[in-house]
Amino acid sequence: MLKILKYFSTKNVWFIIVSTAFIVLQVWLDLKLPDYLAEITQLVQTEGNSLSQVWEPGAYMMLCAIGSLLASFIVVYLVAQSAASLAKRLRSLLFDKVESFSMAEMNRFSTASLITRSTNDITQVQTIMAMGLQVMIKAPILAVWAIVKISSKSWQWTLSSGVSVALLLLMIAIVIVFAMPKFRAIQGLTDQLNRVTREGLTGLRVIRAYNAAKSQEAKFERANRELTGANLFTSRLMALMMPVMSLIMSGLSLAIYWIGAHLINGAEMPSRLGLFSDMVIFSSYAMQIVMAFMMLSMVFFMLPRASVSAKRVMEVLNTEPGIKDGGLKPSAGAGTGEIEFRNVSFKYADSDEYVLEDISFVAHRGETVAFIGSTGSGKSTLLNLIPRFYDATEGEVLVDGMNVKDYALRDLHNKLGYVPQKAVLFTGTVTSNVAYGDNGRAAGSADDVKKAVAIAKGKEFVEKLEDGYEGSISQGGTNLSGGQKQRLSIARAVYRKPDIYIFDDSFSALDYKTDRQLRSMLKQETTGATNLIVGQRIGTIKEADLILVLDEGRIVGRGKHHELLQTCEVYRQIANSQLSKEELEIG
Ligand SMILES: Nc1ncnc2c1ncn2[C@@H]1O[C@H](COP(=O)(O)OP(=O)(O)OP(=O)(O)O)[C@@H](O)[C@H]1O
Repeated sequence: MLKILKYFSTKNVWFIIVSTAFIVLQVWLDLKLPDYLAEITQLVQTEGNSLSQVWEPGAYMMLCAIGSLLASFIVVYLVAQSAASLAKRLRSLLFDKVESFSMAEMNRFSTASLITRSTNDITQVQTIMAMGLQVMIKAPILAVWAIVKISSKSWQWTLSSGVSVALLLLMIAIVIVFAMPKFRAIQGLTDQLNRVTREGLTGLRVIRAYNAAKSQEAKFERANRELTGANLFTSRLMALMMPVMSLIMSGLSLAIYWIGAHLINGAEMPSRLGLFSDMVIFSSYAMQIVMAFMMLSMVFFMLPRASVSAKRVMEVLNTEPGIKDGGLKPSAGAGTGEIEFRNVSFKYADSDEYVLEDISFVAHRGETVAFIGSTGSGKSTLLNLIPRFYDATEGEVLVDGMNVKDYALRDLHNKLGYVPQKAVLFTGTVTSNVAYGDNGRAAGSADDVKKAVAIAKGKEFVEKLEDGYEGSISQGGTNLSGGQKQRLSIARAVYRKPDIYIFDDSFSALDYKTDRQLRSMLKQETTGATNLIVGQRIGTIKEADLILVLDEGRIVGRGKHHELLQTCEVYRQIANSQLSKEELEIG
């Protein structure tokens, strides 16, 4: 928890220092009040005094109260400001960190948990800072100062206050012991609830079509019930604390007056008045001390949850991304668009089995290299190694003669136009989705966007949209068809004018005719660029300069279409299942 304090900015540290000064002032003013109260008690109890004499200490009391109020306002303002800035900073840092994560870290934390950590967990930290910080500074100062003030009075009174404080501390300890594990569970259960909610919302159509609403509801109910249970437990603990605290406070009041009554009863007449005013002062101070500890116990109650949250935030911030930026720029004069895999093998971090084994091939500048193979044969994984979504476990992936691990990631990505298997669109317009990101060159014009959309065969449908190229795209592109999304996703890559295109099964959402037209258009417009294409359809890949047939992570055939028909059994089987006899004979 304390480690998170290092994320306070210098300005906020100054705010906290100034707040501490105002807290000291506030405590001094609060502790001055009982002195005036004692003076007034003496004045009222002593015969012959007039009411006008009470005005002066009364006015001072008023001033102290107003001063304390003002100091309190300033402290609350400064501390709230600091807590909000800390939360803002943590959110930015967390966002940047998550952006730098490779797929391995994303899989490790899970999207749902990263969302909870960036929102709920940071709010917990902010709340404890806003409420807890001033109490944690104020309570010890108030307690120590008040104890010093009353320590010279009767030992019986001091003992009764000591016992109350000890009881409060015991209660705090019990709360921490019982509540801490629950708080840890609550954050985990919030992750779980987020996950189920996300799944329920994103999979709505499938859930409805499969009449799975009931089972999905049951999953949600379970997650909701578990979270509610854990929350109820901690709330009940909190509810129990309040009456116990009141009991301790009232008990202390009673003890002070009871002890006071005995002391006054046993004292000589002249010292009785002094004892009475001492009792009034002591009672006020004792209440201040108990109040200080009560405030502390409230903070201690919130602390375990905030501490769990802080740990979860720090865990993300302290995670080093598995993919390190190589930092090197590609050397001038190096080829543009050559890709080589040298004996590459790969396995996912959470698995012992290799998904790719001993993959070697070269895609020369301007060539089209295609990958085909059964589902799960490792085609997407192979392409993912080029932009370094994952790093090869063994062997080397080279782009323009340089290992991808050595590249400054920015320079590597500037060379690539990546089109994923499932089109990803962002909330915005057609233009903002096509002219997306930065490719290290000057931003293109509106005409470039139009040209890219035309190459990707999207012109017709985009121009039919109400606002054309400024037509809005909703989150995830849900207002477009699968094929339309895929065309915009391809247009985004074309707009970048990359040296290397990576199409991860990007044409399967298109009908055969569009698929063919799009590829021939791409070929014309992107001469000189290297194309890597994963395809399910023979028609998509048969014109490639080199086709690699993958089976269970290994290359089992390589060559051109007509060669593979002769030499590769796996390829022949795929072709047999897709092409007519005539097409096969023509090759
Ligand atoms: N993040 C991951 N963690 C662990 N294993 C994974 C992960 N992603 C994929 N795999 C496994 O790696 C293997 C290859 O997957 P990959 O997605 O590369 O296949 P593919 O040939 O592209 O399949 P498809 O044609 O169905 O897209 C599969 O067995 C899959 O279960």
